Amino acid sequence: MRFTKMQGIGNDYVYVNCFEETVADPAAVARFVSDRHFGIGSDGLILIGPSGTADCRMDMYNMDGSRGVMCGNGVRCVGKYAYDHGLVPGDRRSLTVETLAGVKTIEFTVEEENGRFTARLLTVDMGEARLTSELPEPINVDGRDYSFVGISVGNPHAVYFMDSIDDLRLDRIGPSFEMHPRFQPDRVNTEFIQLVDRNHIRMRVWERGSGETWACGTGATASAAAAILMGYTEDEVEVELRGGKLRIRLDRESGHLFMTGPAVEVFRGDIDIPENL
Ligand SMILES: N[C@@H](CCC[C@H](N)C(=O)O)C(=O)O
Repeated sequence: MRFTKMQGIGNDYVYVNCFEETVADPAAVARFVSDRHFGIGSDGLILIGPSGTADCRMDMYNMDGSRGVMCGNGVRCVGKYAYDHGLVPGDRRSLTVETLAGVKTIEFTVEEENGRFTARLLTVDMGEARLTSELPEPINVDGRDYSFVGISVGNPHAVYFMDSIDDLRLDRIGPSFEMHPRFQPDRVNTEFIQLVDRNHIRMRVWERGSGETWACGTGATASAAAAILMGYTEDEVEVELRGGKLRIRLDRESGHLFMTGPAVEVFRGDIDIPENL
């Protein structure tokens, strides 16, 4: 199987061009390639394929093989892949990607690098955020009281505001939120947010199906939406994650959130997929 390893501020996936390749059992392949010791090493698997309604389609799988409905960092990388690999004409500065959360439009800048044109900074129309909890909602996790804001941007998020994220034991509290009865059967992605000022938040994330990742685009969007809803920030927020920064902007007229950030191709390769995964 030929693949391309890409990352969006450290949220890394194995991308397969399904215009050319067929992946018979994506959930099993996701578990296999994601393994950082016995596979390629990634937060999951993303398939890029033909679409009847958009320039291409994204199908994403978490590290544990579960299906993701939407992936913010992933969709930026799909946009970059589609442009850089000629899936759309070179004069385009926007394209569309079909996801399980609807068709996403991406606008991007293009730069010349080593004699080739490449998509650089990508802005995704993430659509509207939907509140899925009280504002905020109390919850007891592992015997401690928290309050969270539940937001869906296609996939489910629980956003928790706290004084400092520096000493957070995400490996302990992350799984407890993910598996809490309140969030079953779908589980949840949990964002731990430190407010810095009215245009700046810091975030760590525990993703359902993948654990701690260095960034989460849908998580950053949901967190900015929660911060704006709570009146903590202005409508444009810089989100600082472990792997870098994303800019999230709420357009009041449309109610849509726009996420801007980079996408990077790291390397390409091929890997034999065992028959009995
Ligand atoms: N890292 C992603 C989100 C991936 C999916 C998530 N774990 C889920 O199952 O909902 C992002 O950048 O948004």
